[in-house]
Order: sequence, then C-alpha cells, then structure tokens
Amino acid sequence: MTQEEVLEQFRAAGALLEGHFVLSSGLHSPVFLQKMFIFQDPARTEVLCKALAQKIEAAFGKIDIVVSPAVGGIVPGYETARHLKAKAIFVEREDGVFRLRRGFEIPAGAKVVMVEDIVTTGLSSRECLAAIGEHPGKVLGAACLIDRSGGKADLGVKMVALATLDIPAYPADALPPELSAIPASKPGSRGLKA
Ligand SMILES: O=P(O)(O)OC[C@H]1O[C@H](OP(=O)(O)OP(=O)(O)O)[C@H](O)[C@@H]1O
Ligand SMILES: O=C(O)c1cc(=O)[nH]c(=O)[nH]1
Ligand SMILES: [Mg+2]
Repeated sequence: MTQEEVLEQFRAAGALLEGHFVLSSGLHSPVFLQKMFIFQDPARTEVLCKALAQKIEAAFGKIDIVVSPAVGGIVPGYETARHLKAKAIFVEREDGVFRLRRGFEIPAGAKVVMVEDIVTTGLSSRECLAAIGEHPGKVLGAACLIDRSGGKADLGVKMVALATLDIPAYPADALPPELSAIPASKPGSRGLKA
C-alpha cells in the first residue's frame, strides 16, 4: 500500500481534519487525523491493518502478541493481530500510567510488537513500551498506521509506519498567526477523566 493510498483512505473516511487542534502532547496543529472515522468502518480498518501486518511481518518476522495503548490503539491492534495470527492485548491508564490490566499477560519468550494508531511525539508509544517492559517477553519493535512526526519520533526501538508524514505541530507559545486566529479544539482523550 502506498502512502498516497493510505492518505486516500483517511480522506475518503473524512478523517483528515483541518483547523486548529490541541494534540495529546499539548502541541497545536492545523491538521488532525481522526482515526476513529477509520475505525468505525471495519472494511477500511481491515485494508489498512492488513497492510500494516504485512509490513510488520517483513520487518520483524513472526509475532505472538500485539500490545496497543488504549483507547486509540485497541481497534488497530486487534485487527493487525488478526492478520498476524497473533493475540491482541492492550495497556490502559491507571492513575495516568499505562499498565496491562484485566489479567493480560506477556509470557517469557513471547515475541511482541507494539501497535499504535498515530505517532506525533511518540510519548504514548514510549509509555506503552515502558509498560510492556515491566513484563517478560521480547519486544521486537513497534508499528503505527501514521507517523506524523516525519520520522523524527524516537521510540527507542525500530518502528514501521504505513505512512510517514511531516505535519507541523507547534508549542502553544509559538503559534503561527494563521493558527492563533482560529479557536482551538482538543479532540484527543489524554487528560479526560474516566
Ligand atoms: O505520539 P503522541 O504525542 O503521544 O501522540 C499520539 C497519541 O495521541 C493519540 O492518543 P490520545 O492520547 O489522544 O488518546 P486516545 O488513544 O485515547 O485517543 C493517539 O492515539 C496516540 O496514542
Ligand atoms: O497527537 C495527537 O494527539 C493526535 C494527532 C492526530 O492526528 N490524531 C490523533 O488521534 N491524535
Ligand atoms: Mg492514543
């Protein structure tokens, strides 16, 4: 699947939003990828995650367990795992910190890949990897549908992305005038109370 085909899926789903958005990291951006507009459509999700699974297999070989960060990572983690014939589990925040809950386990020797939906700064992915690191198992690497950092986010492990885009994101005190002129919305979930 080419980058353009990946973007076309987001465009066709109405998931490529333009305006003024505050991202999970607190950075401001004129673009927001509303991944849930993809994940509400199982057929579209399948197309993207099947392609991601192929990239993962090519990069890392056989995978036993996909681990994803809730909430956004759960659907693509599951669907990617389905194509990898692997298990799909997720970490979720407890007092703000990602942990494996619900009795999920990563047995010693299990080959693990972390699957995220969108990577901006990579913080959520690094936090997810840190939670996985509390358990036995071998982390082979990470994957995401879209790396919007232009390849700059450093997860500390190899990451494959279905598309790598360099989308601008600015600290609140360094907004370009065209963004300052529009009110900001915060579509992500980090910081929301359960
Ligand atoms: O690379 P980062 O700077 O961490 O940003 C990307 C993260 O932000 C979004 O999650 P969000 O925190 O909005 O929560 P959600 O998954 O519950 O939507 C997205 O799903 C990634 O996990
Ligand atoms: O950085 C984020 O919070 C973020 C960016 C984006 O484009 N989409 C998303 O769901 N989260
Ligand atoms: Mg997320």
